[in-house]
Amino acid sequence: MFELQKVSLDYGGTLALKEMDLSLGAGEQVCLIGPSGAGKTSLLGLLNGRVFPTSGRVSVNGEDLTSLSSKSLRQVRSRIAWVPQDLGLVPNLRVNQNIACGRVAAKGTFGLLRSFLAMGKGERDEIHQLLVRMGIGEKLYERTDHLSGGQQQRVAVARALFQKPRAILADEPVSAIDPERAKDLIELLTTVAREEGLTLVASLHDVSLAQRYFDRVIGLRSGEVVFDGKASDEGLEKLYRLGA
Ligand SMILES: Nc1ncnc2c1ncn2[C@@H]1O[C@H](COP(=O)(O)OP(=O)(O)OP(=O)(O)O)[C@@H](O)[C@H]1O
Repeated sequence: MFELQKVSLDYGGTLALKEMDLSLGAGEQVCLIGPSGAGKTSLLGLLNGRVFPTSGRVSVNGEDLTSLSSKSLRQVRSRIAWVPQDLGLVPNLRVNQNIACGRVAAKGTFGLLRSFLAMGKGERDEIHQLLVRMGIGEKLYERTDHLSGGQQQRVAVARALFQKPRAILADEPVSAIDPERAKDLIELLTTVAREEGLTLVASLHDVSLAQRYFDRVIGLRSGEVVFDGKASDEGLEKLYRLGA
């Protein structure tokens, strides 16, 4: 689904990624792991066209992101959900409104406003079904900041699914939360991605979570791939014993 060919990313003097070649297949569950500054966020940003390579080619389902019109790029991005570290929920919106935000790229701002002001029955039922699936069906109209941290995680995953994505990208979604909730969120993300056949690419610092929940782990260091293999591979243990 995602293809990087000789991709470099230079932020005006800082070379974040160095001539990277990478292929991530449709439906793969991939964990990016590596120390701070290794290039994980930069790589995720390239995958959904938030940033563009300084050189090389990034393609999504065969489409070179750098050559797309802004409309086509919006279309490609509308099928790639993004779960940021802070979950990106608007605290004083209702749960149903936050989830509706998942379609902002597809609907545009006015379409989203219309949903906020007068949400149709079809949309409301769809959102409610997602919440039921997440185990919090009764929270449909609750203010989002009245929910527990774990419930908010579920809203963020529901918002991602409401986007009807083909891929979910998650940038260190668990770095600011306690280990139990971190495990729950990664379990939820990997489960829904498997059930829906979605590509999941998540960056993590915790190698044990990566090993437990992901099939493929990509280790980055200084903008380069230093490990790419199964979570069970000994090479991964070795890399982390050496303090990658
Ligand atoms: N907007 C930017 N401007 C300049 N340099 C940047 C920018 N974003 C990232 N960098 C640099 O690029 C390199 C890779 O950063 P990146 O954020 O991709 O790493 P990371 O692995 O996600 O780190 P962390 O785990 O701390 O989030 C770092 O050296 C960083 O300082």
